[in-house]
Amino acid sequence: MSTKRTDYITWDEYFMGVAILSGMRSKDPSTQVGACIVSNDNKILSMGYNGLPRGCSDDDFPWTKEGDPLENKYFYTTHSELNAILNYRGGSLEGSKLYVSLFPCNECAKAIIQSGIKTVVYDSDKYADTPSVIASKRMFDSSGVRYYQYQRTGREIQFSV
Ligand SMILES: Nc1ccn([C@H]2C[C@H](O)[C@@H](COP(=O)(O)O)O2)c(=O)n1
Ligand SMILES: [Zn+2]
Repeated sequence: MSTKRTDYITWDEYFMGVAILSGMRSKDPSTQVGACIVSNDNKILSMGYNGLPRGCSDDDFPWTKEGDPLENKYFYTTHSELNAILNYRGGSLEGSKLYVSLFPCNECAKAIIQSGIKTVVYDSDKYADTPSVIASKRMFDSSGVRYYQYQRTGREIQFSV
């Protein structure tokens, strides 16, 4: 009888991998963010990435970071976490877990809290010093949303079969 594989990926590697893969769909030239929402029993409930709302063409709206607010991306992009929450079609997200490749902003933090997500696993925290992320952490701390950084394993994931 053969023994089972032991080098299979962990749940965290799996779900963060799915989140990062989802972010690869983003058209944002500077930052691609992906999110994956998971149930208590490790079932994927929803996914999302940062992009424009439905009906707003990727080719007609700006992707720049600077200049006139009406001519840069920030007023128009929906963040990956909000997209993952809004993409969910199954009812309640109460008690679920969010994997996201970048720490949530304050607006997404509010949506995360209100939707009942209880744990946030993030990869990058590159905007940790911004008021937005500081506010997110304050709200998470106050409302009992647990968050921790994904521990990279260094494992390379290959897609060949
Ligand atoms: N937690 C986050 C933070 C940001 N995003 C999106 C919003 C923009 O499309 C992009 C950030 O652009 P940058 O200012 O780094 O050029 O990432 C998100 O989806 N989730
Ligand atoms: Zn956000």
